[in-house]
Amino acid sequence: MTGTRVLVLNSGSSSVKYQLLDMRDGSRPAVGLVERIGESGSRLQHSPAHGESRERNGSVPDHDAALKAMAAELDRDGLGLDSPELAAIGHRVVHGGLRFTEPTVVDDAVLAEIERLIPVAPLHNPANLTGIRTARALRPDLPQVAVFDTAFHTTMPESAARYAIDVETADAHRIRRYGFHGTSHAYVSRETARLLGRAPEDVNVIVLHLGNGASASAVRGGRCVDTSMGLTPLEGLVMGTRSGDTDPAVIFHLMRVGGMSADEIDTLLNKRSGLIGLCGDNDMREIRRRVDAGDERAALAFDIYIHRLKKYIGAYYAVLGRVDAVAFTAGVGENSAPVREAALAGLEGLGLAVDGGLNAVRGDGARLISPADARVAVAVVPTDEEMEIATQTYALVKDSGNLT
Ligand SMILES: Nc1ncnc2c1ncn2[C@@H]1O[C@H](COP(=O)(O)OP(=O)(O)O)[C@@H](O)[C@H]1O
Ligand SMILES: CC(=O)OP(=O)(O)O
Ligand SMILES: [Mg+2]
Repeated sequence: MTGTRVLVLNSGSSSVKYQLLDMRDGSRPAVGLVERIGESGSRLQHSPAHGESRERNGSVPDHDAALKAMAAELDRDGLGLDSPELAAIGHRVVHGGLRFTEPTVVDDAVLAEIERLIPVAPLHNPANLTGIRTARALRPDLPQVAVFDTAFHTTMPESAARYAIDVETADAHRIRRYGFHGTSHAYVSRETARLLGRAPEDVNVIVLHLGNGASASAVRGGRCVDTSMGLTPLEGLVMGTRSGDTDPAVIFHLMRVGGMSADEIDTLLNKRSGLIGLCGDNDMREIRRRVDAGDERAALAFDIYIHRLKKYIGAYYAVLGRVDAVAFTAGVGENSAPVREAALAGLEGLGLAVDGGLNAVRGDGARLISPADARVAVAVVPTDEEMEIATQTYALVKDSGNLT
């Protein structure tokens, strides 16, 4: 066994985030991001642990080009893909359907299954596939491991996973709730138990992953029992650009009365709705600035976001029966004190409260923000999907003897 490093790729619809992690000590020799792939003014940002960060602007036409640009930057730091220290490449794959409940070493059959799932993850799975194919072409001898966003949610009971629509139709088209962001929900629920000094099996947690995409989950004793995203990452909470829950009849209405096509409505609900559709901004920092300046549209957008969040907290409280902790994570959850305060305001009757002083403190690690005598712990727990993917990837290649 030689290599101890894992390269993690998180390919989104128009970006690739990457991190090189060393599993000996948890260090990150390099992290980076390629943004605006296929759009004008693409940008690559690369930060080696030892050396200056670099930024490049120019055209990156597709994901294949993005990964080659990443490989070139790693090469410049002597961290190239040909390095013998590299043990494996771990890929975030958003949709794994029902088949993939564990991290999986990629072969042709696995690639074919990820491809088959494109219709239920049209924004994400094609980018994930390109990431795997390009990485494989660059290092054919190295194990490529797929870590699925859906895997953690496969423990949901049928009562939570099924929609109440005709069973034969649903089954014929594999329509059910799969859930996403599972790597984050798994990691954060475990870290929350650790923060409380208890075993994950003994703890019930509501995890609120609030990034650009956002989802909530109810985790009982380390196993997911419900989550807010469904067949696709469109259901549930109000997000940066996605509507979350709507009456499905909105779609028929827009088709019949609004004269819109299915593709136009897909774009409307996924890219022009949520916070950006409500007020023109999807960044919570900008929205709060506008709210504080008295902007009414921003204030309404914020209120709608919070109202939906509060409904899911209440719903998952009821699903779990006993809640030990509520954990806030991802860009908004980790950084926005006003969101955390507003989401739990008025829930003292459920034993939920935020300590104003603790909530206002900015910090790096996992921390409690509930008053000392609170019945339910409220925590800010930074997510680390890359570390989780690297850990799962390394464990798999070590155990399966895939390590060269
Ligand atoms: N300091 C901050 N205060 C409030 N919101 C923030 C802050 N920093 C980041 N965010 C929010 O986090 C979002 C990005 O979250 P992130 O988890 O990185 O999303 P994704 O992984 O989906 O791209 C931004 O759109 C912004 O709304
Ligand atoms: C599944 C999903 O919504 O992912 P992201 O938040 O990265 O868009
Ligand atoms: Mg994210």
